[in-house]
Amino acid sequence: MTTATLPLKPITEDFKEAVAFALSQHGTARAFVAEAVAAGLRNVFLVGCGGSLTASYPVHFLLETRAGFPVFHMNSDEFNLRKPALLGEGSLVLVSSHTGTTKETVAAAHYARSTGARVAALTRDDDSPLAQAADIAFTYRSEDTVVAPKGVLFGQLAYALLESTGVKGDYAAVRKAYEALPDALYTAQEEGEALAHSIATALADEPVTYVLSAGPNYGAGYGFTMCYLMEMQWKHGGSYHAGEFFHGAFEVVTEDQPVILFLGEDATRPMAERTKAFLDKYTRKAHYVDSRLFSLPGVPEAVRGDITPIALDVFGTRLARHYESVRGHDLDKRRYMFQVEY
Ligand SMILES: O=P(O)(O)OC[C@H]1O[C@](O)(CO)[C@@H](O)[C@@H]1O
Repeated sequence: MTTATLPLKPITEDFKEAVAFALSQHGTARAFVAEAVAAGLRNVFLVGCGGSLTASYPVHFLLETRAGFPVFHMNSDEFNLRKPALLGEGSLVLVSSHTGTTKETVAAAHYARSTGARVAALTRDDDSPLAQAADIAFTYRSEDTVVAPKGVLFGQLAYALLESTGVKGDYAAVRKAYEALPDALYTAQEEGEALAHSIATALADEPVTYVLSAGPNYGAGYGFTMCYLMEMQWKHGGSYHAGEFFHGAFEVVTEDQPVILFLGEDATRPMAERTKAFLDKYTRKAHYVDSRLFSLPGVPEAVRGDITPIALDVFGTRLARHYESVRGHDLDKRRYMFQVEY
């Protein structure tokens, strides 16, 4: 039973600044992508580990849905060991690591470059081993605000790829939405506080929580489960795809089983709504994180679905803070990560 608590940490002080800094690299991103396309782009790889891999789910979905070139998405070590046959000249590899020191991710950048691929690092600082291993580094220069600027860096590279390869789209509307993000995502966090508090309070002592999400929002659910519930709260959790849920996982749901479902506003929303209808009926402990809660001022209605995966991911960071506060378990506490060799 939870008895200890910690003061709730506020929304990160440098939130708007870090997102704005990521946005300021738009021109560089476009120029880098234009060069890659002019040199004969064949395919794109999205590579990273943990939170840095989950951050690329939205652009994986975006590119797979709209791009005319193949896109691959994988864990850094698998990338190094799998040695994809299509990797080489004409490949653009977006490698992400917050610290820029995760060994398998740094190795992935070196490996990709050795095949003739172009490599961009998405990372905190431009002097890290990852940044040094890449052709170019896109950074956000913050230790505290990570998810939102990383989402912006990935997003603006992905939209530049779509535009420069001739895919039709309302890029002006998307850019308008991105420019609004420092304020819009800050407001979204404020709007989500009551929900985050109620979920953390309700589930603080639950032995296991399942988290469901789908489409571009899959990374938000998976990242929340693995990086926050399990890694940073030492709580048992399982993350499942909201559509796959009906093909096995739903059999463990009883009226006392907690489930958190993320719902976005992209094309896959009907899948999440089907899952919600099931949960409404079979558990009393369902919690819904629906991006419709967020007003996202300045984001044109038509492109909300492109933005809501980032908003849900950012909500996860606040939900983690509420767990930390309600449970008195510091998010920085680790048994193994960065403590032992692995
Ligand atoms: O390569 P990165 O992004 O620095 O990741 C280091 C660690 O940070 C996390 O993303 C979150 O703590 C882990 O999943 C990962 O092992």
